[in-house]
Parts: sequence; C-alpha cells; structure tokens
Amino acid sequence: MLAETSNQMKALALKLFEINAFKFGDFKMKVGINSPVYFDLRVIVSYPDVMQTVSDLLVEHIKSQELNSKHVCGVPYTALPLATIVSLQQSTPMLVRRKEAKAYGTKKLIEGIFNAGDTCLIVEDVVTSGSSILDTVRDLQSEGIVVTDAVVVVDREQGGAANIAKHGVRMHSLFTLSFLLNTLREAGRIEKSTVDAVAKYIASAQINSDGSFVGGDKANLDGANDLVRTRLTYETRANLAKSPLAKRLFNLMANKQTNLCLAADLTKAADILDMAEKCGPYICLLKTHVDIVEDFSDSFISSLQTLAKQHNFVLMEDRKFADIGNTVSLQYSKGIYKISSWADLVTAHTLPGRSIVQGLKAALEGEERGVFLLAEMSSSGNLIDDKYKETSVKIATEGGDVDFVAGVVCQSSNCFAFPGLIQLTPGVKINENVDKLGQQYQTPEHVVKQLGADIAVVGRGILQASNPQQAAINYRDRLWAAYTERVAK
Ligand SMILES: O=c1ccn([C@@H]2O[C@H](COP(=O)(O)O)[C@@H](O)[C@H]2O)c(=O)[nH]1
Repeated sequence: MLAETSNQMKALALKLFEINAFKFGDFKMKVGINSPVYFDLRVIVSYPDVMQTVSDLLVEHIKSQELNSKHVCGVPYTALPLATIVSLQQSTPMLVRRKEAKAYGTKKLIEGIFNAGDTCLIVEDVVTSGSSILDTVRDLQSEGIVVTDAVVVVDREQGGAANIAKHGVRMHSLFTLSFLLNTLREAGRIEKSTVDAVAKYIASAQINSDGSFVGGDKANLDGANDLVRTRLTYETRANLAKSPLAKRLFNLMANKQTNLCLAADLTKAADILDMAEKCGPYICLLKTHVDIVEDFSDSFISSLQTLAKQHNFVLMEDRKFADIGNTVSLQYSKGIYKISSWADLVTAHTLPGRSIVQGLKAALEGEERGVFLLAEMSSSGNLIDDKYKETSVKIATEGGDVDFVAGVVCQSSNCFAFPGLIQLTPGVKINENVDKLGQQYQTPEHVVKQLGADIAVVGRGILQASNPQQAAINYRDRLWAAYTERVAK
C-alpha cells in the first residue's frame, strides 16, 4: 500500500469511528450472538465527504486489483449508494438486486440491462459470514450472470472471505477489523483491553458457510464478549464516551471513587447549600429541581457552583424537558433560572422525538454541556413501554447529536449497550420499598448489580436521615462496593 493511501485509510478509519459508523459495546447480531463491535455504515450517507472518500478508495482498490467487470451490483441496501458511485466513477453499468420480487409487472429480481454470461462485481459494506453476498450472488447467477469477485468496505474477519470463496467468489476488502482496531489503538482512541476483547471474540466466533459456528454450539459463546458495559470500569468507559460530559463524569467517578448522586430536593436555597457542603465530598453529581426553590437567586447558583468546584462534583438540573425544540431551547437558556448558564447536565423526555436534543443544543453558546434522556421511570404505573424505551435509546445513540447525550435515565441493565453512555438510576433507598406517591425503591446493591446503574440517585434516603452526611457516606460506600464487585466478576 502506498504511504499516501495508507494515511488516507487511517484518517478514514478515525473518521468512521468519530461518526459512529462503528462502535464498541454489546450488540445483538444477525448470526445470533452478541458482538463487542458493531458496524453501521448506513450513517455515511449523511456525511458526503466520507461517502466520497470511501467510494474513491473503493474505485482505487478495484483498479489496483484489476477487478474488471461488465456490471457492478450493490448488496441491498447499505451498499446501494456506494455501488452507484462506483458505477458512475467507472462508467460501469449497474445492476440492482431486489430483495423481494415485485408482485406485479415484470416480477424481476435483477433490474438493469444484461445478457447471460455478463460479468458482475459485487459491492458490499460489511462482511461477517458472507451470507448476504451469497444471496446476491445466487440471484445474479440464476439470471446467468457470472460473479467472481466482491469488493467490500469492512471484513469483520469472522470467516466471510473463506465462505464466499467456497462459492467461487474472491473477496477484496478495503479494511479488516484488525487494521481498524490497530489504527484506533495507535491514535489513542481505544484501550488495549478493548482491542483484546474484540480479538478474543473474533477468534472464538468464526462462522461456517451454513451459518454454524466453527467452535460448535453458539451457547458456548455466551461469555465471549468482554465489552458488556456493566463489566467495564469507569476508566475504560471514559475512553469510549463520545460526550465530553460523560467522559468527565466517568473520570471523576473513577478518581473520587463515588457513583452516588444526591437529589437535593429541598425548597430553601440555604438548605441545599448546607447539604451540598456536607455531602459534596462523597458524591459525583448533585441533582436539583430549581423550580421548587422558594428563594432562588443568582447568588444561590454561584454558591452552588463554588461548592461543586471545591468538592469536585457535577451539577445536574433534573428539568425533564418535554416540549417542542424551540420552546425547550428558551426554557433551557432564558427565564429566571437560565439553566444552560450553570447546569453541566440536564434531563429530558424523548416524547417530542429527536428535536428535543436539537432544541437544547441550539440554546448553547459554546458551553460544555450534556443531557440525560429518560428511557424509563421509577414511578409505578408510568406509561413507558418497550417500544418507547427502544426509540429513546436510538435517539441517545444514533444521529448527529450523540456527543451531547451523556447518558440515559433508566431502570434496567438491558436498556442500552453502548458503554460510553452513563446509566443514571433513581429510586434508591435502604429501608423502604415505596413512598406514598408512587415512587418505587431498590437497594444500592440491587440497582448497581442487577439493574445496571452506573450512578444511583438518592434523595430522601439522605435528606431525611438523622445524620445526612453519615447517610451519604453509607450510600457512597455501599454503591461503590457494589460497582467494584460488578466489574471484578
Ligand atoms: O424515573 C425517575 C426520574 C427521576 N426521579 C428523580 O429522582 C429523585 C428521587 O428522589 P427520592 O427522594 O430518592 O425518591 C427525585 O428528584 C425525582 O424527581 C425519579 O425518582 N424517578
């Protein structure tokens, strides 16, 4: 590989990671087991510069390997735009494979003009077992078209190349998973432990052409993924975080050894400041509801900020924004509270859709801020269902605003997979199960070990204790011990 091409490939690898075209965590795969790495090259259509570079490199690769053919055909659907650009750049006519034959008209599976005996080069985005390429090859061959080569963007190195070779098709990849991992590692974007976890998984999850695993039963591979977020340390997860606020909070938690958030739900400014002074050394986050403070003032906020600095904790306003983008933008930055001017983090419902995140971001003027999106609630009888939860997590993990989303407020460890996000879980108390108004409580150990909380929110468990400072120490100790046991497993 020429030095210039190699540098271009490395720069593209970093860019693909930056735009979330691939990520690390615990992802359900088509082959039936969870993987520590996931590629989603669908996102590149939103980045014309990336699209251009990928297709330029594909064309260069096709030329250097002398993959001459009469047609090109993309494996539906992600590779279709790539195949189109390759076709245009090389003036090679394209064929389009339908996934299902039309129920009317020509009922063709392959669209385009061709003759039996014509050659066709396959274009694909990501190869795992090679089965998607083989489906396309089969349909082309059934029309008498000859396929000998496939050019792909990423080879996950799980046996795909060997599987398609058994059907007489050679695979030529721009990137191997190993190259991508080494490039990220060299650039300091991921830790060695991440590289090792992925390498261990890939070695044990080799796939045969019939979809079975080389090592036998897929049940044996259940523990093959070491990148399950609840088993990773906060330090490791800080490295994987896309949001600067999540990075900062993970590092703060690791250094200060606390995963306790104090919900300072008090109605007098002096009482909140007193609680912040007493509990500050033991918490990573202090959460407010400023609209319940009867004597709110700018000086209250500056005193709170001073304490946050002095005791090294982050400020969150639990506003639970839920309106249209324009309104939340105003609610966030204007009015008497001017939340965006002092709260490092805020919370928001996903009910209005993606525009909630865009609306909040639009209010900022360069401040480093973040949002936690609510995907579940702790109150009994709340209306959130699985579909709502799933869509909330999509908003948190996909799209152009992921650098603003620091975490998810939820009640279960299977809510999201991406280890760079923080799970904030309220509803924590040692001696009670419920309050009189629908709140449901779990113990510190249960929320961390069973429910997957990274930060546990404790309000009245501390505020109403006879000695709040001692209570904060107890909660901090129990939550931290639960976390260290969780990652030591
Ligand atoms: O689902 C949710 C979301 C937010 N909260 C908030 O957490 C605290 C809990 O206070 P406790 O006194 O420990 O019950 C409170 O500020 C809520 O607004 C929640 O409880 N559940």
